[in-house]
Amino acid sequence: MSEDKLLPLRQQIDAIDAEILALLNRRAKIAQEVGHVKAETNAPVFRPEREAQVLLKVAERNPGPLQGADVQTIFREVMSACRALEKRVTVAYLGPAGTFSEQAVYQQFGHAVEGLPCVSIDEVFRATEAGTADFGVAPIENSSEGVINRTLDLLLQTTLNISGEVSIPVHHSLMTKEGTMTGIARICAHSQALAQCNAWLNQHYPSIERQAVASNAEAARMASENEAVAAIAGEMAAQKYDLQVVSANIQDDPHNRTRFAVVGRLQNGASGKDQTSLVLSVANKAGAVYKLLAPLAKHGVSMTRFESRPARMGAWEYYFYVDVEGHAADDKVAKALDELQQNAAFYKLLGSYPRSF
Ligand SMILES: C=C(O[C@@H]1C=C(C(=O)O)C=C[C@H]1O)C(=O)O
Repeated sequence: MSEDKLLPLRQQIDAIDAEILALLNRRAKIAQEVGHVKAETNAPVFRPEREAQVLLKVAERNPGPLQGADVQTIFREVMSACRALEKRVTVAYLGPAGTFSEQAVYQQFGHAVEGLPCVSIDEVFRATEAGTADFGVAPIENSSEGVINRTLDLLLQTTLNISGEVSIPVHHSLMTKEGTMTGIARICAHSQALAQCNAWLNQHYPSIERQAVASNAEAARMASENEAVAAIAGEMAAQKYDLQVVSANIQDDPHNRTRFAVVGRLQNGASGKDQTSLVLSVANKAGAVYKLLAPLAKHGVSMTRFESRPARMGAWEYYFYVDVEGHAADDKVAKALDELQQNAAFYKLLGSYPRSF
């Protein structure tokens, strides 16, 4: 019988689990000590650059057969639980619970956090600025639909820094209470999700009315209460609202992703694999943008993103949202930014933070 063969293997697993448990608690006790040292100096509990280094190291050292990304997921949760012994950080995000924003919170902080769902992106920034939340998580860009303008505008005004970025795959499913589309009169979702599934909906359900609502989670909640409503949302929402998936992965782009910015009052140290975000503007003259960015090339700093946004009220035509490789304190980045600032009519450093993995 296979049970006879399984028993000794399971005994080995039990013994190893006892060792893992002891080691985890040894680690946790040291994290508690770190917490006491930090409390004496009022130092920040969450240190993204240190957590990024731990995650990079475990992936590098990982002998297998476990996958590097899976080991990182485990260690992210270990750090989250250890950090919660120092203090449970509160993180504001665009709610309600069950949205991709909540998933982004867990991806950055692990599950041992206090999530604070907010009704708008403005509220995420406000709660974080006011100190109600230690950090905020706001969507910044979707690979199919482009930038989230409100987040870019708020980054321009805020006193907060970007202290991290999270990129998550966004897979949408069509879901209903009964798991069938019979009797469905409306398909509800956030306007972004409707846009991301537009071609699929045109092909499969061209004649069913579509309605944009505040969030995908709100659509799921509506579907759970109304048998004539179908929702488009992530699998997390199907579980939360007890809905059945009619079709999974209905987004037009199979590689659809959303990038989120983590904002807070913290100014990160360097992790060794960082990125720096800034906002710039120049007078509207021929060659001005070329001249503005010249110091990056001069000092060998790679630009990884360049986004322009009309300056609706300012004295300048456009704001440029620029990401460069490296930390603002790195020698060549510091020199490049210093020269760049001299050429710019407007210059704002948004923050340096570990690149997302
Ligand atoms: C233990 C620390 O505090 C937190 C927890 C960490 C961990 O469990 O490894 C790492 C960084 C911090 O976010 C620390 O700063 O070293």
